[in-house]
Amino acid sequence: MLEKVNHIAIAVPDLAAAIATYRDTLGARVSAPQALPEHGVTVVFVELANTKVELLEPLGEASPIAAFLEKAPAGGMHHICYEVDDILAARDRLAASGARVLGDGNPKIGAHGKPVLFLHPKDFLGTLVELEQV
Ligand SMILES: CC[C@@H](C(=O)O)C(=O)SCCNC(=O)CCNC(=O)[C@H](O)C(C)(C)COP(=O)(O)OP(=O)(O)OC[C@H]1O[C@@H](n2cnc3c(N)ncnc32)[C@H](O)[C@@H]1OP(=O)(O)O
Ligand SMILES: [Co+2]
Repeated sequence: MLEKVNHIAIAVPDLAAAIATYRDTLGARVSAPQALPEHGVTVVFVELANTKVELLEPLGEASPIAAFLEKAPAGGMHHICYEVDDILAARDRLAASGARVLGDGNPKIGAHGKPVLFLHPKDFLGTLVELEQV
């Protein structure tokens, strides 16, 4: 079911500072910020040879990463995104196995314009898992 790692996400309190860290201190290529109100985040992607790092800053009052940053004010690893070729088949298989698919269970369009879903961290070794159909 799982194909490549599409991205590893880091939640940050200050996206501009995080961009400077990756661009200037680490010499990485960083995309322009994308505000995604339907996800409650503003994101950039650090482009790497074999995957991407997604830097996420809260956007709006109901951001799903606000509680995470309350517990980790300096930021931290937030989720890992795996690519799947059929997100509905993956969802149905996972739900049938008892895994909790977050939200209303229907994919939303993510930062890459592709359908994404999230799986509860408590079902996956304390790690929030995102699936993206490619
Ligand atoms: C940019 C768009 C898209 C993309 O295209 O890439 C994105 O990546 S959007 C990213 C932001 N969106 C999401 O994260 C959506 C899915 N997340 C959620 O539904 C919630 O954040 C959550 C995972 C259900 C947690 O909700 P929260 O309100 O924080 O609940 P709790 O605080 O009660 O947490 C329950 C439990 O889970 C632990 N937890 C929370 N977040 C994480 C995490 N990122 N990684 C690991 N564990 C996490 C939290 O500590 C609680 O544990 P206990 O305290 O032990 O109960
Ligand atoms: Co993501």
